[in-house]
Amino acid sequence: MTTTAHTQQPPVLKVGLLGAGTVGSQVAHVLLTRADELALRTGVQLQLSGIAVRDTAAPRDVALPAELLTTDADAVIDGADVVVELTGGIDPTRARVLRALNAGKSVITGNKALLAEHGRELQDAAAATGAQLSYEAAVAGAIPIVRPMRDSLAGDRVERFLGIMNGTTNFVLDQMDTTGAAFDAALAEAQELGYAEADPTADVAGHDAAAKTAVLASLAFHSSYTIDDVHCEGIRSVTAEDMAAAREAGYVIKLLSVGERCADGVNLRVGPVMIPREHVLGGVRGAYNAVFVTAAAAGSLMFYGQGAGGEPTASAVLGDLVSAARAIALGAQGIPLADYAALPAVSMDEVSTKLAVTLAVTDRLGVLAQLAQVFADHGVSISTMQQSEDPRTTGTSMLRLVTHTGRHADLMATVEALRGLPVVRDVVSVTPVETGE
Ligand SMILES: NC(=O)C1=CN([C@@H]2O[C@H](COP(=O)(O)OP(=O)(O)OC[C@H]3O[C@@H](n4cnc5c(N)ncnc54)[C@H](O)[C@@H]3O)[C@@H](O)[C@H]2O)C=CC1
Ligand SMILES: N[C@@H](CC=O)C(=O)O
Ligand code: NA
Repeated sequence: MTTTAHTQQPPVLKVGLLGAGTVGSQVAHVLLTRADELALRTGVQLQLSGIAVRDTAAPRDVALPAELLTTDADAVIDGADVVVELTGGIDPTRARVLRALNAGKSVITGNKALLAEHGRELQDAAAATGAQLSYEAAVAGAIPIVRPMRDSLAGDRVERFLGIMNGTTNFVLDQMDTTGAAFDAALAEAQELGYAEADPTADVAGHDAAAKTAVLASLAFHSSYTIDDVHCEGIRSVTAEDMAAAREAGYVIKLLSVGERCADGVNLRVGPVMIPREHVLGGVRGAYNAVFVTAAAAGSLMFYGQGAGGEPTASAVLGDLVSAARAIALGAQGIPLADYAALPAVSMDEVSTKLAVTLAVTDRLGVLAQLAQVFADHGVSISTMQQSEDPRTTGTSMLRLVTHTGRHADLMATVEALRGLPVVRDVVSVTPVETGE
């Protein structure tokens, strides 16, 4: 940081920006148009000193000064006091973030994919030089959840979080649910609106939500998790029929992220689940996100807001930047990750879940007794059952069963045994049910 000759001028903090896409261009816009206002808040003049992009001539949402644009990311890092990383991806981003942190330069990033794979390495690099590593934008976009989890709840014991933490998939599922839109059309719209990752497979397959789950769980449970610790399923298998059946039963299907303490550690999972429509998470629409946290003393807390998109995400990035600038001005060091608890991530098998299972079965006498026997053999009980004609084939019935809560491994073994029965023509869908209690 450089102090200007005139003592009345605030010291200048040079900000190097990596990436000027959906989010980066909005961050640049604020830095270029509201720097004086931010100086009044931080006591530091934030000066955009360089912007690294892949193609300096590419069209952008926001006009950026040509003299700041370069393809030389290392030069931007070396010429800055603090670095904002909004390129995404693992390589070469990891090396660039390390270059900054190793030089003692604080880094603000929205890159959950990087954090969920190399978070520990980056945290160590930051701790070694006292730099700050800030990533509010990496989990649930604009919603303040990283800092509340790290700071506000630091004196409590987080038991569980349930979150809708991917805007793209929530948008797609919501469109399918409310307008009957086709999956691919809804996804294309989410991409158009700037919600999706550069490769939207990361959203659809649940990887983006899984990365966020690992990042948030590391803070919630004072342990270091990677994306490999998260059991992950995407939304590709969710059909219009599943949505309609859920609606009929008073539920809605959402891609849910769960982090919860269990007997031998913590279970982390992401997948499509049925949530009661009246639950607060059931009412989260469009690209909005929400995180429902349960802590021992605080009880239930709800965090809600825009989980994706250029401007909302830029808000979280700028919040981190202002905070980093204040800390730098005060000579403060970064806050290291407290992962002393080292709680292991346990597999799905021992977790208590509840399943909604749709079966296409031969429509004849004695079928229900056969199914009931399979459930009994596995010690799994049925909570509700509905039967209707299978519109696809004559002589076949559709059975929609909801189990009581049971050990996940037992529930899945029951489904496999049902699949093996000659009277079961098809296991149409298997969706966990989350009551949110
Ligand atoms: N779009 C969103 O709603 C949100 C995005 N994020 C995260 O923010 C980051 C940026 O996301 P978007 O702005 O949506 O991405 P984007 O794809 O719109 O923009 C990426 C920018 O980085 C540049 N870039 C990519 N690779 C580069 C390289 N190797 N060298 C130099 N420049 C390179 C591109 O030219 C482009 O300017 C990602 O990590 C993403 O996961 C986080 C929260 C929400
Ligand atoms: N692709 C992500 C962007 C924000 O993290 C999402 O859809 O949530
Ligand atoms: Na956030």
